[in-house]
Amino acid sequence: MSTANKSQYNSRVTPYVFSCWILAAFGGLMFGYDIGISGGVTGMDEFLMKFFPKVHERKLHAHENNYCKYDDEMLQLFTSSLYIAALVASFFASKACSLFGRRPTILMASLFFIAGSIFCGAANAKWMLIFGRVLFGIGVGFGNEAVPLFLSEIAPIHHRGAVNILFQLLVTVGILVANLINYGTAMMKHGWRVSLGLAAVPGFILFIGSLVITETPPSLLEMGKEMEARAALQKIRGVDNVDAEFQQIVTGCEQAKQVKRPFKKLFKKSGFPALFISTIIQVFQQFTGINAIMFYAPVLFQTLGFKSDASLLSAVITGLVNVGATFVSIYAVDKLGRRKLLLQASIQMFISQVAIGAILVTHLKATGSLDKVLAAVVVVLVCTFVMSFAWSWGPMGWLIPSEIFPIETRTAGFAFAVSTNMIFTFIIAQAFLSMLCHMRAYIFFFFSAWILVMGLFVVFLLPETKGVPIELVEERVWKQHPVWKKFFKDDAKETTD
Ligand SMILES: OC[C@H]1O[C@](O)(CO)[C@@H](O)[C@@H]1O
Repeated sequence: MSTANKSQYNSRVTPYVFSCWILAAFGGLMFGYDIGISGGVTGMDEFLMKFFPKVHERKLHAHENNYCKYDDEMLQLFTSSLYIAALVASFFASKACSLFGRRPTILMASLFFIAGSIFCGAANAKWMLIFGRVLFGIGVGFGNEAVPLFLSEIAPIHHRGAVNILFQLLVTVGILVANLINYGTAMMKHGWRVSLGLAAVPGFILFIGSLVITETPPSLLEMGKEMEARAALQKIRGVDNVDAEFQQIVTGCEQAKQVKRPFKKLFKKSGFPALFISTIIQVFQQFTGINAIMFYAPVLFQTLGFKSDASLLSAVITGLVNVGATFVSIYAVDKLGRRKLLLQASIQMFISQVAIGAILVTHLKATGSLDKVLAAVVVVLVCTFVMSFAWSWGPMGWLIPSEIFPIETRTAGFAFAVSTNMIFTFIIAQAFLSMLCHMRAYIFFFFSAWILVMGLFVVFLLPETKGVPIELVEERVWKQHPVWKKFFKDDAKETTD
């Protein structure tokens, strides 16, 4: 079936499949909500006074050392404990995805998430707060593993990029909603409880979703349920004749069944290209510096001398830009391809970061403020940065790893992508406030140097996967690439275990 192309695959987007996409993508909203909520909450006085009185004290008296007022390890742990938990959980989630399927894994994610929001919203002690964040984290680990795989596996081939990006779209919506909620609760008594507790809402929607959505055909085949797999494919494609596509998936799964230890296979020579690309793309996604802005936008804008309210508002503006630009990606990814978007964005991100760094280094006053016009220019530059991230490295970080592994190593390989995202999100979350304190505005030059490296990576090492059926990626992508084809030379000699 090496000649499979899109015309061989019958498919219509049925209302049922559309609802499956949207419901599953709520896993992204849960993740985004968490990312967005902690920055605002950590700026709220009542929250700081209750759990981090020393930081509150410093915040009240900060002037000169503005860059350092939020530099506190426990406060950073509040944000970053979630990512450590998610990192560990993603490997369990990979097992759960293979053994029980994508759907039950999504269900588990929602339950952890609801439990986490109860603990955080009701927290009376620091341990409850951190424990709640850990539960959230387990939910995120399960959701981030299962949802992108789910989306890629039920998407019609010629819309795969767009469908997969629904996950990242809802991540961005989650961040925005969280920012808006923080904006509303900032002045409220117990506002922080409302902000943290409301996370239960997307968790609950995902819970309902996981009862409604179908299991994916590859996952059903992986569990040996051939009849159900065909029926599921017919249901999601909305046509009876799904023979060509079904045969393709069956062939992929038969090969997979011969592989008893996917993690071992992943570390063989021929497993390296996909493992490398999906890991590095997540490292790079985080080294764009996006989360320095996403987590700490209100804190960052306050540091630049905006008042509390204005800072939250600026964070809402960047949140809106983030959502809007992700739509651009949905529209363009299956037309322009992955590489073009990543390259264009690397250039735009580089210019934005260098310009922000230059303005801050040369014009930030000793009091930690900027004059009005320059402050507005910085907000605009932050927006051009966020915008280009949102149509490139943001969604591609999930899309590319979900489509470059063969089925036998897909869940295991994807777990590496998820956990890498978590480790590096953690590193940035944990380190950013200290880095900001020590490197000051030079931090923007640090990130822009990374962006330069990323551009070169795309030019030389990243293959295009637009329009290639997942089952044919090895033949059509890896074995044709000038660098990566060398890893498939001794293919025949490799055993299948
Ligand atoms: O939209 C920005 C968000 O997207 C992610 O990179 C996930 O893909 C997050 O780490 C970040 O906060």
